[in-house]
Amino acid sequence: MSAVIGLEDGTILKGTGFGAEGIVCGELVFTTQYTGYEESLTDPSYTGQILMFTYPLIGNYGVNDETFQSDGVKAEGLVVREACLSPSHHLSTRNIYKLMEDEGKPGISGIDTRMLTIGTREHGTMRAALINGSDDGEEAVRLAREQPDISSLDLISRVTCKEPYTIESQVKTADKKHVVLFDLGMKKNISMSLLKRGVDVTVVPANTPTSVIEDYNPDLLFLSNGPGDPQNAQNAIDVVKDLAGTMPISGICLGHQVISRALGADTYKLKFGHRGANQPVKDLESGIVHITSQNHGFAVEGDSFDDTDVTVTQINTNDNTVEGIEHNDLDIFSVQYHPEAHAGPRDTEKIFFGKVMKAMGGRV
Ligand SMILES: NC(=O)CC[C@H](N)C(=O)O
Repeated sequence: MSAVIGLEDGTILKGTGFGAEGIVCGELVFTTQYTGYEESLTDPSYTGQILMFTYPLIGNYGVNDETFQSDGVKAEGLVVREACLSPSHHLSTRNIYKLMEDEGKPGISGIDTRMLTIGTREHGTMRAALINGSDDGEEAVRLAREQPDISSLDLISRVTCKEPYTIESQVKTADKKHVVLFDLGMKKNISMSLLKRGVDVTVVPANTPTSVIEDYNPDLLFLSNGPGDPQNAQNAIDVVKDLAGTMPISGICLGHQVISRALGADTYKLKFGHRGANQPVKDLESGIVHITSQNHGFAVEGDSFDDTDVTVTQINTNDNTVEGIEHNDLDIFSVQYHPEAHAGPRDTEKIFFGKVMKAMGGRV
């Protein structure tokens, strides 16, 4: 089937469509990881974005439903150079085409992803439209230009849970801890990382007020990853302001941006973001560089912590952007990268979640 992608700068690329027929719009973002297909496509942080893999051959192994990070594909669409149609994988009968078809999301292959990535790096992230079932490039450009900027979209309410729910850990521990997890568009492996350490987890919707969280009386408040501009997570920002100093608080990615804003920092949009499985993060105290999994388009303004009680503890060695912060007096710390991985390296998993356990007085 013919398909086309059009960008706001007028770029038009024609290719072969797969997955569902139809039109999707979103920011076109690229990831440099070359595995973790379904983990990325089901990551709710990709809501409002069309995902492009820079690696030229995608889908070499089949889709494993057990590694989904949410209940389905959340990226609006998929752009690849070449998709493998006959993956070799004993766990799966689905290839990447079938996944997109089952999930009702369109994809396009046969695209010069290198050219599109270079264009994105030079111009910055652009709005795009992907049409599967037509090669009308002018229409795709028109639709790309027509859509609002991602910062004006309320994406969190599309992916947060509707009602709170509690998952009890099956791991037996003498002194069970309880975390309230703000679901701003949570990747499943964040809750899994707590559950496997013997922690019970209550997941709450993004609009949950402070008083409800206080009633749970948790050992720690955790803020998840999620889509869009952190400025739009105003309720979570207010809750962190209210509860700072009353209980330990931690978070990942959007959660880190929310905590930073609550502690007085600004956030801004990166030119093209960090998305991949080999982003280098330096711990400023130890000097050690860890390789991390990342997916974000916004970042915390490091200078805005000057004259606050917050220290920037980790930076990205590619561009010196903020990767981790810690409050000097209170049990509040967060990271921009994904220590829970899925996809990507687990180098920081034990360090980060060990610190979360320690903050609760639990077994590390
Ligand atoms: N993975 C995330 O939580 C992403 C956070 C935010 N939406 C950003 O793009 O920066």
